[in-house]
Amino acid sequence: MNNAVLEDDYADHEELRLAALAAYDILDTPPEAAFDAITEIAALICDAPIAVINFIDRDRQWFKSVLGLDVRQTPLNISICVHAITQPDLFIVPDTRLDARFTDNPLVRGEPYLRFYAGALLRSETGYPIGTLCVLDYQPRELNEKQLSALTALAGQVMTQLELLRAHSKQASLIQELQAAQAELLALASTDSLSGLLNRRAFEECLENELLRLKRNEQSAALIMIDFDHFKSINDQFGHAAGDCVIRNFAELCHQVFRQTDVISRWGGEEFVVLLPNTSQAQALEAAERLQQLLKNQPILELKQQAIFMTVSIGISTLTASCELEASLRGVDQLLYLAKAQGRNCTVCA
Ligand SMILES: Nc1nc2c(ncn2[C@@H]2O[C@H](COP(=O)(O)OP(=O)(O)OP(=O)(O)O)[C@@H](O)[C@H]2O)c(=O)[nH]1
Repeated sequence: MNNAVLEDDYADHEELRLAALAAYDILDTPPEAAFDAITEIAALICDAPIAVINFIDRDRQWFKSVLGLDVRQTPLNISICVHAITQPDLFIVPDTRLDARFTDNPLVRGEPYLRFYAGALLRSETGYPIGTLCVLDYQPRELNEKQLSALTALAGQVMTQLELLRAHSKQASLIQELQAAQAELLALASTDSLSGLLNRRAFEECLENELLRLKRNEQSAALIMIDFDHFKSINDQFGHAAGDCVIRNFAELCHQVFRQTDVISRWGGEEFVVLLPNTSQAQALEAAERLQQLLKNQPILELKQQAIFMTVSIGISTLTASCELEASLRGVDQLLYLAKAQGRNCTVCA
């Protein structure tokens, strides 16, 4: 194999290794007690003044936990760990001054005068070397068998901790997605798709809550039922799609007329119900008149050939502490029926 092929292979492997490291999302995160406990135990067991959990990034080694040194990262060209990640499991340098790879290293020649290094590999779930758990000393020395086994076992603990963090953050983002999907479903289930207003089921829930509230605080509210007049003739004359536009435009108009705290719903076909909390009959009548005035002054739909005007009939009832849901809805429906009977384009209150 020629050198160019070997270099390409190395570059590919390095990119995959960096991707494996990136998948843990650990770089530049704050110190964490679980990792600090591991470096502390490693230093104690190996009787070493320095212990580090580090990850080998593209051009730096970054310390997740560091005991005995006052740095968070160093460039790769002075890193001893960068050699450790090319070894199968453990990398031991008994005396850095006797090892040609490190005699000129500024951390060996100068502060902090590192003489001994023992690093256990941190291997990703997919098998890539991503960093080390290492202990260092200012004296040349060795580790005994038990210390070496302990260092390897602790490196395993670092990886277990990393996997736990990753699973936890995956779980958290899944929960977030699930909550967003649930909220979307809930909104869909309570919305009328044509008008974007609340549907009948969602409105009934709001009304039920309002009636409970009225029983507690003795206030009053108003219920308005609105029905388009002769809507069938709009459909017949201009087509069903135009009728749909009228429904959408009417929903817009309702947003202009009613307060944000009022609950507007499409009750069915061309019938709408609005709940006006904390509202007197006179105030509800004013809102109904505003709506009828707007419909009188502006077309509900403008087609190329003509402007379409529409009128509505309205029933208004007052809700008090003694009102029940079904009776309230029946009552306001009857008032609307009276408005229709009185010739349409009018409001009947009770
Ligand atoms: N375009 C459209 N039309 C609808 C929709 N839902 C109901 N309609 C129509 O609404 C019309 C209701 O007709 P009617 O019950 O006779 O009421 P109206 O013509 O408004 O007459 P009055 O209520 O008596 O004034 C029918 O033509 C329905 O097809 C809808 O979602 N889109």
